[in-house]
Amino acid sequence: MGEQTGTSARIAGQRDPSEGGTPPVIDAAFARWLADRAGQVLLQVREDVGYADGKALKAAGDKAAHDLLTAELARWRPADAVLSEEDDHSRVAWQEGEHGTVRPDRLDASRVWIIDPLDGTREFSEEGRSDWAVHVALWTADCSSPNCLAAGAVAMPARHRTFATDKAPAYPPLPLAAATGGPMRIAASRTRPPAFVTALAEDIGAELVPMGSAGVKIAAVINGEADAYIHAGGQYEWDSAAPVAVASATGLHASRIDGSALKYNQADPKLPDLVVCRKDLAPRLLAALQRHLP
Ligand SMILES: Nc1ncnc2c1ncn2[C@@H]1O[C@H](COP(=O)(O)O)[C@@H](OP(=O)(O)O)[C@H]1O
Ligand SMILES: [Mg+2]
Repeated sequence: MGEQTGTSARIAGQRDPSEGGTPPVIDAAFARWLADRAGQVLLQVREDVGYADGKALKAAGDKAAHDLLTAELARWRPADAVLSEEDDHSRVAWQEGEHGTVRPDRLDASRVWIIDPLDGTREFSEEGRSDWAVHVALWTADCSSPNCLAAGAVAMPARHRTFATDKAPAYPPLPLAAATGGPMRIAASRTRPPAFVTALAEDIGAELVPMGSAGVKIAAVINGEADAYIHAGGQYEWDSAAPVAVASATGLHASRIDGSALKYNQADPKLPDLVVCRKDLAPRLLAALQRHLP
């Protein structure tokens, strides 16, 4: 009778569960769902493309994760604006009065998803490395949450770990080393650490822990593998929005290196420096930063 039977039959328009199914309604759980899905896609890209051509692998990963995130955001949150690393930088870097540029929609939006489809792109392209992440954050104009970040998720697919604000991780315990007077461990970029950070570490008797990805470094502070993350010299809102949302939900300190607030969904998405650390270390670190800032 032309009727489909059996488990493989699907009603027109119904989504295949292997494609992700219906996502959670709550924004923070939705952020986790999105980051996890992009993470699975990135693991698949690594498998399919291989490591022989690092540039091709980075490009394929960036594109696949960006396409998935923007498609799902358009499908499930069509009224919201998006700021993504993979967007046209000339458009997002709009400044009032600048000739020939168009004010981006996100500057008038009340909800903006700030996403970094692949943070730690370099590490993603190196076989065996797991220090790369997917960042999904939600900025809201009502500013009722710290830094106006209402939700955030950081997926670390190669570590099978996701931190998100739907289940804020516990505040990191005081590490044994610190309790017994051992050195403070400061996570820093393995390829572009701030020029002053070595002198700062020497000054306060700290140890530098190099690793890739801003998300992975902030996750290291959240889970107690590092005591602080310091970055300066260049970064964008998408590099820190999601991990800062999770760090704040956990109760950690997060600010610019001069102690001022981190601001998101600005006309210019450059956000070149930050410090994330346990609250008890913030006064000491900010004082040391004052001494070492150029
Ligand atoms: N000086 C700089 N200027 C611009 N972006 C920088 C930067 N230093 C680090 N970043 C960005 O911050 C993220 C984390 O860097 P790192 O791994 O070196 O700590 C990376 O994001 P992407 O991988 O998304 O490009 C990297 O591009
Ligand atoms: Mg990034």
